[in-house]
Amino acid sequence: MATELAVALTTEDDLLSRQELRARLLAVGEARYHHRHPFHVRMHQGELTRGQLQAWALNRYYYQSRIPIKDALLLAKSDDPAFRRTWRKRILDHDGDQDGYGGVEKWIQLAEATGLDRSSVISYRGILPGVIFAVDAYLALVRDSSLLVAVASSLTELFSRDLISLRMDKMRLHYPYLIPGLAYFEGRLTQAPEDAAFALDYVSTHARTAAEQQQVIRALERKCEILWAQLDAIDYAYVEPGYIPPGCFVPGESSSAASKTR
Ligand SMILES: O=C(O)c1cc(C(=O)O)c2c(n1)C(=O)C(=O)c1cc(C(=O)O)[nH]c1-2
Repeated sequence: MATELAVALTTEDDLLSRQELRARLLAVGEARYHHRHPFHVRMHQGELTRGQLQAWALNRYYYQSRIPIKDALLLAKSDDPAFRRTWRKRILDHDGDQDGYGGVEKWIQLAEATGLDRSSVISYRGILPGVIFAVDAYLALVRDSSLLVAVASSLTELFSRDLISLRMDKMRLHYPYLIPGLAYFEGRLTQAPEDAAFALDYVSTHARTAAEQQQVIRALERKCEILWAQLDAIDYAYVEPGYIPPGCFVPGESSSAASKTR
């Protein structure tokens, strides 16, 4: 029987094989990952202004900056040195092993390519409340859950490579001024699949009961909701209807952004 059909016939009480669990997780991503979000669709169609891309880069900086903190919370849950050795690579990927290197720094360079000042990005000023709540919910999920659920919540990375690869193509095509800032995404093309493969193997091995497998699936759904909610907040403030909450970033108001806003 084809795996998809077998999966369709299982219930929440059934213990899934590794292949069935994988198929379930892939189905969650296909249906719920943020590649389907209208803001990303607009981005890929070349419909976003420079100001909207600035708002996206500024707000996503909050997510990027929290990822190594999230991974440190997760590391602290494991008493297995081999696990910690593998997982700590993620913190290095984002923080670098010295000042001026790493993914967080590269994200700042992407934000600069949109025309934002480094100082305004790293100040965390002007981030949307919806983005703060969503990102903080990711940290809370990892902090307050089992190691299994925390690892499972990173499984959106199973889907990020394809999205990032498409995004890079579309940015080169529609927003060539971003090309100097694409190094962040270049790095993720290899890091994300490696990280996702490890996390998938971990949850497949450690979710030993049907209930634990359901927790893994639910964690991935929850993470998809967290990513979606960030883009909802950005879309609402900067695209439709365009209500920017008080105190949040206004395109064109920052000194270097003003001259470059389309
Ligand atoms: O640009 C994206 O669409 C995207 C998505 C995701 C993701 O799926 O969670 C991550 C990233 N980027 C990313 O850059 C990143 O470092 C990252 C870490 C994690 C995680 O959950 O540990 N997800 C993601």
